[in-house]
Amino acid sequence: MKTLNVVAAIIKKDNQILATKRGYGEFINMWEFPGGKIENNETKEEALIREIKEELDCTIEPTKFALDLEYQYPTFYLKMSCYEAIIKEGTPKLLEHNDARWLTKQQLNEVNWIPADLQIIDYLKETME
Ligand SMILES: Nc1nc2c([nH]c(=O)n2[C@H]2C[C@H](O)[C@@H](COP(=O)(O)OP(=O)(O)OP(=O)(O)O)O2)c(=O)[nH]1
Repeated sequence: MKTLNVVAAIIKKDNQILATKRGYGEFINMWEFPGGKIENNETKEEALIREIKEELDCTIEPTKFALDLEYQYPTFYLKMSCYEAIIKEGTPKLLEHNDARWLTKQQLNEVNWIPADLQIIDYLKETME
């Protein structure tokens, strides 16, 4: 079974986090944290900055390591490192997603998360104001 090494950004602004809705593929119309697969010869932070530029056309700064999670999907094993981040330049544009929402702690349950991301939601319920 293949293992995917992925990074995800918990982009924060004014006590809200940015959730994005997948526009294609196996998890279409489920909500996630923007990010993607780490490529050879890049650090996790570099992968995160590159993916957010590709997906949302803005530049982020990772500010804090949040959590590592693992999840067994039917066809692959996911290892995902999650970082809190802020937007340094630009405003998010949906180049690959079909929707986005800024969610408060109280709104975290309002969207249908990709299964593995419930571990991130637990982390946010403990850490968000
Ligand atoms: N980006 C992202 N991927 C997630 C999350 N939760 C989760 O289970 N995944 C899974 C779904 C995907 O199978 C995998 C990430 O792949 P991806 O499709 O985003 O990566 P990518 O942009 O490098 O890939 P590609 O579409 O260019 O093939 O991780 C999440 O919060 N964000």
